[in-house]
Amino acid sequence: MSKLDRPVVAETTAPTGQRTVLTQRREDRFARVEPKGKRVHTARERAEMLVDEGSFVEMTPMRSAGAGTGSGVVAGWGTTDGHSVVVVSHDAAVASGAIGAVMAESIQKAQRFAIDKGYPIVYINDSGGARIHDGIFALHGCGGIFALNIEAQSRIPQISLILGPCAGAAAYSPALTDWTIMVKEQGQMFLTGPDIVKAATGEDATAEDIGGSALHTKVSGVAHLEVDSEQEAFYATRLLLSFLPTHKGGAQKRHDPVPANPGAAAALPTLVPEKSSVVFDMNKLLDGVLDNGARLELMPEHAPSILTLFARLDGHAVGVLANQPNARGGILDSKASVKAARFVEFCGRFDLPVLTFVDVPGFLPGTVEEGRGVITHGAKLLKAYVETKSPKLTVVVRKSYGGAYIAMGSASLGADANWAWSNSEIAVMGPGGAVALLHRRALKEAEEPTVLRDQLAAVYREEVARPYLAAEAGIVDDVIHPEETRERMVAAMRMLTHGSAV
Ligand SMILES: CC(=O)SCCNC(=O)CCNC(=O)[C@H](O)C(C)(C)COP(=O)(O)OP(=O)(O)OC[C@H]1O[C@@H](n2cnc3c(N)ncnc32)[C@H](O)[C@@H]1OP(=O)(O)O
Repeated sequence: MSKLDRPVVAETTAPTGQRTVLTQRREDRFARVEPKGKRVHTARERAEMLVDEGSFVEMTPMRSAGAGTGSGVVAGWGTTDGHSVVVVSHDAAVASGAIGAVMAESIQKAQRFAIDKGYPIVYINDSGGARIHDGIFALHGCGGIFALNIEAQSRIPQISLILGPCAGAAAYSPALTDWTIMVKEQGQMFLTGPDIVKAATGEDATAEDIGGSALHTKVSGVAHLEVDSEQEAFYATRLLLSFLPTHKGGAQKRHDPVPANPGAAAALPTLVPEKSSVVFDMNKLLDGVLDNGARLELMPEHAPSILTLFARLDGHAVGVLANQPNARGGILDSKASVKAARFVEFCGRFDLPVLTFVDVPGFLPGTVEEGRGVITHGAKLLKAYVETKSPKLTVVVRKSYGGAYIAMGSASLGADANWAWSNSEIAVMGPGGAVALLHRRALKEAEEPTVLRDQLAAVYREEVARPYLAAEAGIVDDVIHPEETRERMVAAMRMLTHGSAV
């Protein structure tokens, strides 16, 4: 079973009929890289494979940069699961897909169309960046693409696929879009390619070293999903689009409600270990609450202490943010904060409800994290929650301490509804740290400091950290049992989305 845990979409058959010089050139180009066993489809075939069969319509197919080479890009529209989408597909057969003046103009025309008409846009990237021959005209064209990427951010979802080496401008444009999907050992993103790196710095590095999917989906966070093939990239894009409205303010895609997985729901009351240092898999908890159906986790291998995924609750598409105790105890650090903030901000931009599941020990302390600017990055998460005006539902399932309590969708940041499980703890810090700080002298003088520490920690749990105090203060709406979580969230969602109509 592949990573996306789904059937692979059937490959669309290659276009038949009379071949033009242009398609012949493209096939020649791809035949050159075929020995890798990858990248065997032309730009137009890729666009056709992404959308519903037979739905692709190319805009300005005769547009040419001269000498019968085409414009270097196939741009057009089609549908995915019946919903319209605009597609831009770089033609690597023409100068490695490098973006010249004419190609930039064609891309911008598609972007303008998508923004003005309110349709998502998918960029299939396979390009050597700005076309060297076109000089300033190439740079001006690339800048125009970036400007429209930025304009689009507040209007339509933008998804980038990386299906070949993408240099310079072909890497910046994806960075300005919402989600980037890379094909393993086939797609790369870098500012300059290996030859130029060697010339400029003397560094010997392959395209994979500088910008492969492993680097960008695990370390840098520049890309958000790594898949094994072009077909998987198209499948993941369609799945992603299935959770999103076509444009800001557009209708949410509602499905029939499906109950949570019955086995997982039955296991909820005993899933979370009582001892806060014992780990568990947050995915199992989500299985017991969310609709039992399609999900898409983004950035699964980058900052895995936080989970970000699209799923459904009561048939509504929702964004889910959750600490993952199985990965570094579910801690927040700089990377996890940026990942979480980006996700919440995206959900807010497209009116997707945000469900937050909290079991967080705090922000990771220490010189390394402070040096990375964890304060600034953590603040981004605070800002994302406050600015998100879509429904925000939060449940504390075990512990929630300090600044991390605030940052994980707390009432103070505008949660519309929030609950705590009955065995949870909410406090400025965990019992260990609090007791050590408040009772420093007594512990130093005690004959049996461990016994005293345990006693004081028990008192702290009871008098300071228990969730009933938060509920009595009206800061947490209610203390609930694990098995009540789904019904509480569903009821709140129905109220916040004005009944079943979204
Ligand atoms: C703002 C900016 O975009 S700055 C960035 C400018 N771009 C770059 O630095 C990348 C330069 N290109 C490269 O590093 C490499 O060509 C790669 C990594 C993109 C592709 O490598 P490969 O798959 O090995 O292909 P290869 O290098 O053979 O290039 C294929 C063809 O595309 C041409 N080409 C590649 N990039 C460009 C470019 N940016 N402009 C014009 N032609 C280009 C090559 O000259 C070559 O032409 P040819 O077939 O006539 O010899």
